[in-house]
Amino acid sequence: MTETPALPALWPAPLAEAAVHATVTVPGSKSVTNRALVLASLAAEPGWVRRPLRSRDSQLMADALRAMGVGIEETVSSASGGDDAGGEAWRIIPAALHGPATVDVGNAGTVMRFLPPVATLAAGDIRFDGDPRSYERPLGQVITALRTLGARIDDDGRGALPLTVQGGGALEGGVVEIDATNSSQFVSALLLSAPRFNQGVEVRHVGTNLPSMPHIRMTVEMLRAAGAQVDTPEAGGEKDVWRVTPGALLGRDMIVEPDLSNAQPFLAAALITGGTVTVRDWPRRTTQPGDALRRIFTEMGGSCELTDAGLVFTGTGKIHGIDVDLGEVGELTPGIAAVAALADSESVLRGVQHLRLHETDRLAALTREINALGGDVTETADGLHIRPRPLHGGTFHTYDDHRMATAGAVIGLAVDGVLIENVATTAKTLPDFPAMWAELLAGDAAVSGAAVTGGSAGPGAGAGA
Ligand SMILES: O=C(O)C1=C[C@@H](OP(=O)(O)O)[C@@H](O)[C@H](O)C1
Ligand SMILES: C=C(OP(=O)(O)O)C(=O)O
Repeated sequence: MTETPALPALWPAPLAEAAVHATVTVPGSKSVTNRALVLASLAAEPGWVRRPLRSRDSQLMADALRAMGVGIEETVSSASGGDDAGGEAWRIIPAALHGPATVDVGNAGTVMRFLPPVATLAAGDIRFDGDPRSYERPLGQVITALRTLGARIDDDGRGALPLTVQGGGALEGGVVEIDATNSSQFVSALLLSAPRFNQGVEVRHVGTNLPSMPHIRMTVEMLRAAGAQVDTPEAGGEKDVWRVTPGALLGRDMIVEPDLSNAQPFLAAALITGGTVTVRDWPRRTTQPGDALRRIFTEMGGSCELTDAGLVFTGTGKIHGIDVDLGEVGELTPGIAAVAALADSESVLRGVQHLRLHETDRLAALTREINALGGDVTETADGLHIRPRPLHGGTFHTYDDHRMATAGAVIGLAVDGVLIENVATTAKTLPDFPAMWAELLAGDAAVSGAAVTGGSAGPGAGAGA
């Protein structure tokens, strides 16, 4: 990470005076990095996580795994295996997991959901605590499921943090029903640790709705890349049922893809200003939900081409409204809402009722903040109805939500005088955002997050030897 100068409490979002033209290097994916760290920590041998995201969420994940005994050495490596994989690399050295330990989850969904199952494999007590918002984000389905699978957990009965997993050094595992309507992370959490459960796991989702399917596919593909056997509905299995067979995980060499959801504001800048932004190393095949931006932002008025240089995205400055179900790609909603507020027609964003349980209630926050700038947004039962209006400057509150901050910056491209309150909250997944955004607007041809990226990657992470 570069040294970031102190950021003002109210950060003036730069107005775009001209069309932006830039090539952007986006740091690694949060979702891939945090899965890779868990899988490598549970492996039977050391492995590598290359080009990891270095941000608050990934640092919390690494620190938590270290607290349970895992060795994580942060190194800068030379290229390995002839695929230009040099750069920052974390060497993961698995160990017998143990307590007592305390895990700070911050407000990271991946840490608060993925690690309690890991903690059941530790010998000793692992206490989980986090930011005030972590006490409100749902976890009850994971707690109950782990108890069904044999775990002992002390909590206050609210189905949320804080809690203590009384790790027994092993977990029986088996069949469990879970309602993952509120978060796909409940399913991913149980699957990721399951190769280490005595009986593996069969997870049966029994709810009406299951959001963020690409993130479950990411979990499955990364498990398989680490040597696990996983049966899925897509592979001819029963609907909403996943099965993981017990077995050793391999120490792999995983290359983290750029975070396509964090590429969103930069693509939006091209769309809004009628410029061209190339996002380097856009994977040709990926499970990241951000890949859907190629389709969504094209429908909203841009055009794109996947080239050897990356994704080349061009806007005309004309933005169209959209009627779209974002249930599979919920984390893109704040950025799409920001663009929709500047469009030439109305938008309806559907299928994202679970966003009320994210970093903040994103449906309420987007409605309040866009309307405070003169917009006309209403909440629906499952999303937002956005009627574009001429907007004016003012304070855009972020509620400790990184994607609220980047959404406000996107609006600020076209609206003079937008002040983002606590832009530093972008450190959750993109600590370099304010500097990258300033570079983009200063007309720099090459905009880069501090993390080194480049080279090819597979379904989320490339797996080598
Ligand atoms: O598994 C993951 O890495 C994620 C899953 C999604 O969570 P939900 O299913 O709770 O939306 C997504 O929104 C979040 O940013 C990351
Ligand atoms: C919902 C998000 O994060 P989390 O991993 O904390 O759930 C997000 O990044 O948009």
